[in-house]
Amino acid sequence: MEPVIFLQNAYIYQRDQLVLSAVNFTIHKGEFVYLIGRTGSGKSSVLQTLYADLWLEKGSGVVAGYELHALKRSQIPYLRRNIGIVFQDFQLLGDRNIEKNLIFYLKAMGWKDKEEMNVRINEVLTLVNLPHILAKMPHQLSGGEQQRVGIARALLNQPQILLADEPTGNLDAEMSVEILKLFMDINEKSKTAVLMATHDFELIERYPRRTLYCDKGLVQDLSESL
Ligand SMILES: Nc1ncnc2c1ncn2[C@@H]1O[C@H](COP(=O)(O)OP(=O)(O)OP(=O)(O)O)[C@@H](O)[C@H]1O
Repeated sequence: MEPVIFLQNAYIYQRDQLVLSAVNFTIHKGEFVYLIGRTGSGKSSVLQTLYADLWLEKGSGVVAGYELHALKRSQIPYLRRNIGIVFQDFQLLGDRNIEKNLIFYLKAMGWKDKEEMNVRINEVLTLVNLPHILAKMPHQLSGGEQQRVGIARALLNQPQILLADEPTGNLDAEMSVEILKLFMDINEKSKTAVLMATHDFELIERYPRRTLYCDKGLVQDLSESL
């Protein structure tokens, strides 16, 4: 199986502060993996490194074919076109409706043809079970619906992997389960890999999958220690 993420002896820093040392893990195409750990343990920092918001200053890494240790600033948009990023706070543009939100992202990724954009927007909204909300403003949607749009947006460019940073962090328990099931459904149907950071240990116990654990400055693959 081909790796979509590969980190080898990676040292992850926030400014001058070393957050995680000697990180090693590989995620293959189509895998579903949790990234867990307490608040401040470094989950977001791992994801930020993978989408090149933080430079990988020591060690090596490859994401969707791009070498993080040799990445040029000009390559960052191209790397991000191959990954989908989902945030805890949804990060929809509040001043425009859902259709315009999605068009904005497609244009930013280089899409031009209006008809192709419409087709893709309808496809991703169907994938997240929200086919009739094009004209709605973000504030007219529930938190769970806004996160579904966030996932639809992340899927627009058919990424090899979804990186999700506490995607259920702003949702109640019931909605969290729905969103998790949606990630699992997308993962199974479209074989998009998923790396989901969470500190919701209850959710992980109910729906166990391969788990990477950030603790005391290290990342441990819990499935290897079983
Ligand atoms: N922008 C920043 N500048 C400086 N230090 C930061 C920054 N962001 C995070 N840190 C520090 O890096 C460490 C790891 O934080 P990180 O956000 O990666 O953890 P986390 O596990 O994702 O926590 P949370 O669940 O609260 O988001 C913490 O000590 C934090 O204070």
